[in-house]
Amino acid sequence: MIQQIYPTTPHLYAFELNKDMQLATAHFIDYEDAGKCQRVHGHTYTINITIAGDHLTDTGFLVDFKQLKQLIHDRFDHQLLNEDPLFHDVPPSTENVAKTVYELIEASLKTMTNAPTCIQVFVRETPTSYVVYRPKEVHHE
Ligand SMILES: Nc1nc2c(c(=O)[nH]1)N=C([C@H](O)[C@H](O)COP(=O)(O)OP(=O)(O)OP(=O)(O)O)CN2
Ligand SMILES: [Zn+2]
Repeated sequence: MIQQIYPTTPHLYAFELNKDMQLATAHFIDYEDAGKCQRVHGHTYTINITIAGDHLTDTGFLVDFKQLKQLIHDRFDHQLLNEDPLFHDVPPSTENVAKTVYELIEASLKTMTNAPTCIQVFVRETPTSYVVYRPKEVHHE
């Protein structure tokens, strides 16, 4: 069970939803500066996704928790991140993992008529290292 206190970001939306998930993945950072991380190694990432909005779907959801898990977990769990086309042009650093998760989620949310939006993605790569990604502009209706 994931139970952790995450950083928060202020917003004016009526609803805020958070989805936690864990991903077992491998990666390597193909740059000399990355030191030991140049070698293939694994992490159990802890990811927290924050969605906000003012309107619910007919089912009473801001967005279905399952939709968020499927988008990210089904794609990356038990994969070598470097093999995913999304990490062919950028290294799978924690920063880029967080930004990529945001972009995948936001693209999916954009198709929803109740207009939820992703306002934060938290990615913990190791017990001592994590990144928070927040889009530069958060839009309100
Ligand atoms: N800014 C970033 N720095 C590093 C990243 C990264 O994604 N962004 N990644 C790595 C490595 O992939 C490594 O897996 C994680 O590094 P680190 O936190 O140093 O791991 P340790 O377990 O060795 O941490 P300790 O706190 O020293 O035990 C490196 N840097
Ligand atoms: Zn690593």
